Amino acid sequence: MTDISTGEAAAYGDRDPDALARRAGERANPDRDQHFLVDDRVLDRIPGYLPDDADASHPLEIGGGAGALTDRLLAATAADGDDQNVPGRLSVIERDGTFADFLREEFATAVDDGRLDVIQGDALDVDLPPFTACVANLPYGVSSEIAFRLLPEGKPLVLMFQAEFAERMVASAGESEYGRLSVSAQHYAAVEIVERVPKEAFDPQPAVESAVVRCTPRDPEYEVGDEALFLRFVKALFTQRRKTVRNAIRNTGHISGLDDPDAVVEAADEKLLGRRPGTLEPSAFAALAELARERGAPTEV
Ligand SMILES: C[S@@+](CC[C@H](N)C(=O)[O-])C[C@H]1O[C@@H](n2cnc3c(N)ncnc32)[C@H](O)[C@@H]1O
Repeated sequence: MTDISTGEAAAYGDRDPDALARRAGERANPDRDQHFLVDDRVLDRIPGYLPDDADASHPLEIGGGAGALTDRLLAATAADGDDQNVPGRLSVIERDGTFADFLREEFATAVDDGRLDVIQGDALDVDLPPFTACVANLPYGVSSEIAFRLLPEGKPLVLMFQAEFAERMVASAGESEYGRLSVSAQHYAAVEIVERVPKEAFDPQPAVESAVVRCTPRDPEYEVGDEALFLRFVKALFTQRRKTVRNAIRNTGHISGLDDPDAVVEAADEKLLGRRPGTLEPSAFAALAELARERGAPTEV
């Protein structure tokens, strides 16, 4: 039987988001990137967006808030890796001390059982705990920084973003949303929007629509000898997206870190040089970045 006052005995996955927020005793504050999910149907679906073969034995949640998604993740956290009799474990990072304390109280049984670990801190600074996948309704003010902290870890991710950001992540060459974000994210993972979420699903409502993105780690279809140079090169070229690739390479040596951008232009395929950065497939950026590595004498940046 559920104890309505604390929710402590409620089965995981059943907690009412509005009741959680009331028990937490503090209202979500949009100035602190706090927009809590209050639509049960969305909350129930999110853990199921992990890829079928994902190891769900130790998910990480970033920004637990009042725990509506934490509750669903505790319900969904699979038996631990090799030993199917050992329940899985969830780690949550939450910056706000009031909500971090509340999560420990609300889910005290899971904490005592060693199934839940609440880390109070800034997700951009804290050491990440070991995790097998990450599922989170991210704080939008730092969603890009958090995503690019997680993507190189090579784990499946299911993350809520502002819809416009999500569209840029998944865009393909030639589309208007295609840019540095698309190439950089798709360098690490296959990226897809799995659900669009209206403002009404949150309290307080954010200014814009949201979308849930699934990132399934995989190797890219190209090889790069210097990943940092590749990512800098992509960043540099997209600062000049209306120029030809030829001019973009020449104008951005200070960003890509090339001593001799002209040497790259001289060695590159004429057809590529005449195109605009927004039409180049990731593999074409990789081919140019390889030339840059060989001919452009990259300096330390
Ligand atoms: C969009 S809310 C999501 C809350 C809850 N998971 C939900 O879905 O209702 C984002 C949460 O991230 C927390 N947060 C904001 N910035 C953070 C940061 N830099 N590191 C960790 N948590 C942060 C906020 O306090 C808030 O609880």
